[in-house]
Parts: sequence; structure tokens; C-alpha cells
Amino acid sequence: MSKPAYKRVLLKLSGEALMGDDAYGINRGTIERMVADVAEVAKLGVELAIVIGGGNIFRGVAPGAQGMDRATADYMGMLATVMNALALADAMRHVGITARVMSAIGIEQVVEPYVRPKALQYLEEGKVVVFAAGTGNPFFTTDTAASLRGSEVSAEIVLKATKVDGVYSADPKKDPNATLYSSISFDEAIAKHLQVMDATAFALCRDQKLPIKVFSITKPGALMRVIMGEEEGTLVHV
Ligand SMILES: Nc1ncnc2c1ncn2[C@@H]1O[C@H](COP(=O)(O)OP(=O)(O)O)[C@@H](O)[C@H]1O
Ligand SMILES: O=c1ccn([C@@H]2O[C@H](COP(=O)(O)OP(=O)(O)O)[C@@H](O)[C@H]2O)c(=O)[nH]1
Repeated sequence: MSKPAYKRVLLKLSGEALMGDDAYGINRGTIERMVADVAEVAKLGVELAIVIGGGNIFRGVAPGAQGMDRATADYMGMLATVMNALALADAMRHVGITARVMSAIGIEQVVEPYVRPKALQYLEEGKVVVFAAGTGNPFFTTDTAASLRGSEVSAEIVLKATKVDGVYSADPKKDPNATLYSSISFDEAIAKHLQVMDATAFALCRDQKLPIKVFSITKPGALMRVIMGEEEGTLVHV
């Protein structure tokens, strides 16, 4: 049997992908499917660190956040990622995967704080680590948190699991003529202002020479194909 292409990966799960077809929140069937995919990979012995987004919950409260101070709204967004992380870890427990949630903001009664050596220890023990609360700073995104934590834990690659199946020449949800790249350099992605990830996330990965693979989380078997190094999604490289 062929072996996984990676020993340690940072998986970024879009919060919005957790909604499934709902308007906001966590769709049970969707989270279970995602966790089943993650479990398959974990059972291969691949060390998995996960950064989870919060768009699915934040969208539900966003109308009430109108006119709100940006930093305050961002802290709400970070708290949303904590809720998703707890749901994700619990769903993993149901399928026999041990997960540990670590938060970038202090919320000790709920989850343990992010401590880098502890995270590394969990990964070495084969536990899945779920990083919650993004970078802990307003004005950042969970994509940047994925680049940051991926660099910190020496992941070989950042796997951005999202709603589209890769990086396109333009937003495929808006432009039907957008074409899919099989690979693209960081410099080109930044120069072309491709919005699939923010420029801060791209730049950090570029500087750390940490490649990114963008792929669809809703496409059956896509995560496994990415892990096995097969043709899937778009590779963003130095
Ligand atoms: N050039 C592009 N290639 C691919 N996706 C793009 C591009 N520009 C914008 N996007 C959008 O970026 C989104 C992926 O980012 P993600 O962080 O998962 O979503 P969100 O920001 O909605 O949570 C896709 O849903 C897609 O509509
Ligand atoms: O380091 C971070 C990460 C996230 N956020 C906030 O949390 C929200 C949810 O994260 P994101 O939009 O990246 O999640 P996703 O797009 O994956 O659902 C963001 O909109 C920000 O408001 C933040 O302020 N700092």
C-alpha cells in the first residue's frame, strides 16, 4: 500500500464549510462527514493540527454586529472559532479520535491555552490538536492563524479545506469564466490579489517556505487524495 506524502500537516477547516446548506451554525451531517475524513487520515498515522474558522457562527450574529467596533467584532469571531473547535473535538471523540483544543485567548475554564511545546507533545503522541481563537489578535484571519501555527509546529504543508476545489483566476462564485490553477506561486497569487486566502497568510507561508494546498472539503475523498500526494486542488508554492 502507498504511504502518505506527509508526516505532519496543518489542516485549515473553513468555518463556513461547517454550515453545510444551512444559513449559519453547525450542520450535524456536515461536521460528521468532515470528521470521518479527518479520522481516516489520523488513522494512517499522519500528525494532524487543525485550525478552525468561525464564519458559520459569526454570520448568524453579524447583523447585530453592524456598526460595531472592528476589534470587538473580531473578538466575537475568535470566540465563534472556540465553539467550532469544541464541536469538532467532541465529534472526533465520537469516532475514537483523541483531540485537544488549545485557545489563543485565555479562556481556561473552557479550553487549555495554546502552549507551543504542549501542542508539539500532543502531536507526537498522535493526538489531533485543534487550535481555537485564531491568532488571538483582531485584524487577522484564521487563514493567517493556519500559516502561523503551521510554521510553529513545523508542518510540511498547510491544507486549506474550503468550499471551492482550488485557486481560480478569479472568484469562481462570481465569475463563471474563472479557470482553475493546478499550481501557482505565492508571488503570483499575491500579485493577482486572488482572494482565496488573505495576503498576510500567503506572505507568512511564502517567507517560511511552507506550501499550501487549497482543495474542496465537500468533494468526497479529496482530503485523502491530498494526503496521499495525488492530483487534487491547487498547490501554492514558493
Ligand atoms: N481566486 C479565487 N480562487 C478560489 N476561490 C476564491 C478566489 N477568490 C475568492 N475566492 C473565494 O474564497 C473562498 C474560500 O475562502 P474561505 O476562507 O474558505 O471562505 P470564507 O472566507 O467564505 O470563509 C471561496 O469560497 C471562494 O468563493
Ligand atoms: O486571528 C484571528 C482569527 C480570526 N479572527 C476573527 O474571527 C472571525 C472568524 O474567522 P474566519 O473568518 O477566518 O473564519 P472562516 O472564514 O474560516 O469561517 C474573523 O472574521 C475575525 O473576525 C480574528 O480576529 N483574528
